[in-house]
Order: sequence, then C-alpha cells, then structure tokens
Amino acid sequence: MAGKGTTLDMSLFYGTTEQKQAFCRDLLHVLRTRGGVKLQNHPIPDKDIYDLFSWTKKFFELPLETKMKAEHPPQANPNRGYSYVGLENVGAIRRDGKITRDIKETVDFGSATDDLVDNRWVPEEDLPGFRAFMEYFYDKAFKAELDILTALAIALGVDEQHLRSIHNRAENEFRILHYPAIPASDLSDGTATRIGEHTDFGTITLLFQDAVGGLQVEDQENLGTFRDIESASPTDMILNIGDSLQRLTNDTFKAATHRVTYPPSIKAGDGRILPERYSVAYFAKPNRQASLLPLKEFITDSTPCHYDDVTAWEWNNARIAALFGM
Ligand SMILES: O=C(O)CCC(=O)C(=O)O
Ligand SMILES: [Fe+2]
Repeated sequence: MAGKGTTLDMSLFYGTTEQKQAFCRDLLHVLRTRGGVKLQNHPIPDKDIYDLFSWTKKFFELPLETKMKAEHPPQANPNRGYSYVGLENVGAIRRDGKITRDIKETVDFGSATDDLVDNRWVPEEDLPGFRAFMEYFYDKAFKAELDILTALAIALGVDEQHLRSIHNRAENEFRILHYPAIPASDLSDGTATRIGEHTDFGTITLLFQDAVGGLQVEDQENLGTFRDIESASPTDMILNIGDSLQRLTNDTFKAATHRVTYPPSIKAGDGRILPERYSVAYFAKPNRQASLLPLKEFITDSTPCHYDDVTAWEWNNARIAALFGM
C-alpha cells in the first residue's frame, strides 16, 4: 500500500496511471476500514494552510463584541456567522436525549457566490484582509474537493462526471473552530466536551487541525472504538465521510462518527488545563437540489435501495436543526 497506515500521499493521484489507480484503491480501502484518512501532498499549498490558521487565530482573538458583529442567528438557518461558546451543541443530537455542552466557538461560511444566503462578516476595518482570504481559501478547497471526488468515483467505479456534476455549485460549508483552554476536570462528568460525537451531513469533510490533538474517529471495523487522529503538521488534510455519501453509495461508505475530547496526553483526573485548540473544517456537500437517492451503481437485486428520495438541502436542514435544539 502506498503511504503508511491511515496516511496517503495524494501526489500519486497526479502521477502515472498505475500510481493514480493505486491511490484511488488505497483511498477507498482506508476510508472503508478506518472511517477517515490523512492526505499529504494534496493540492492545497502549505502556505495557504499556515495563513488559514493565522487568520483563524486572529479572528477568535478579536473582542467578543467585535465577533458578535458577525453573529450567527440563534436558529439553524441560515448557518452563517459567529457562534459563541454554548450556541451550538452537537451533542444535542444524542439518541439518549441528554445534552452535552460543546465548549467551542465557530464561524460558518458558505460560497461567496451563493444565491440563497449571504455570509456574515465583521466590518472590514475590524480585520482587514480576512474576508478576501477566506473567499480565496474556499475556492482552493473546492478544487481539492473535486479531485478527491474524482478519486472516489474511480475507486467506486461510478460515473465520475455525474458525481462532479452534482457537486458543481460549491454549495458547501466552511467552518473555523476555536476550543478555548479549559480545566481537564470540566470534561470529567460528561456534561461538557469539546465537540460531541456526530457524523457530518455532507459528502466528504476536509479537516485541518493544529498540534493539540483530541480528534477521534470511530473505527469502521470495530464500532465503538475511537482512534486518535493526530496531525504531523497542520497541513495534513483529514478526510471524513459524511451522511450524504453514505446515502449516495447505499451504505457502501458509512459516515464516520467523530468527536473532539482530551488530547491523548491528558486525562480527566490530571488537574491539568487543556490547551486551546484551533481547527478548520470544509464540508463538501451535493448541490442543494441534488437527490440523495443512492446512485444506480449501488442498487442491485441483492442490495436493494436503503433510502428514500430527499434532496441534499432537505437532508441538511433536517440534520442541522437538531444542533440548535429545534
Ligand atoms: O475540531 C475538529 O477537529 C472537528 C470539528 C468537527 O467535527 C465539525 O465541526 O464538524
Ligand atoms: Fe464534524
């Protein structure tokens, strides 16, 4: 297998025909068994990712009243703008009905050319250059997304053009996250965490994290077992499968449950402070009007269709409403 374990070298995708085939095959294998994969030498330049983290930090370091100028509405839609600690609780979607608070603050963005909802920005003079950089990065991530979708289409033997065409409007969501420093003991009774267990709603998520750690993904071959995903560098791209790809592939891919908790080196009883953590997630989604009915390649006599027909937008809205306790 090319690459080590859960890390793959995406430059192979741009190499010879054999290298490209091997990369696609390995990508499929790791995603199906582990639920997530780390990509190195992917098409987003390292400098852009270092700049992304530096802008992210600058945003969250603004005074609260400045950040609130770009406030996320108190309800799920439109999912745009700044959510202060406590506004959104991913754990609210737990099946047992209990709420676990997420100790995080976030900003959600969409495409700059989205014709349905506008982004919410702090005034340019409060953080000059932030908006231009975020719009630039959104585009870079979109191009990387299309190449990864092509690789998945090749690996799965599905129509590459079709998969790309149902993602061609870039109706994606992009989020920067800051987990403030907190005493490890705050997480010990289960009423609070960094981000509760969940699956993402879209097709694939491209995730970047700093060196703090704490991200865990459920192993697809040992459900209930979560593996720590650590990045050698913030430029590592962590790729997860979301609900929409599970539906489109009729459960060939399962959406990977993940969460963020203590870094591996810190335990609840340590009396230590969890250092602050920054991460960035790019949620690639099908076009809002695209059907999430499984693709024809995944429906056979022995594997009937597992899902009803819903549009990507209907699915997104049903899932996101739960995060705001609606
Ligand atoms: O912070 C992270 O590493 C994960 C964030 C995440 O899972 C999300 O925002 O959906
Ligand atoms: Fe997530």
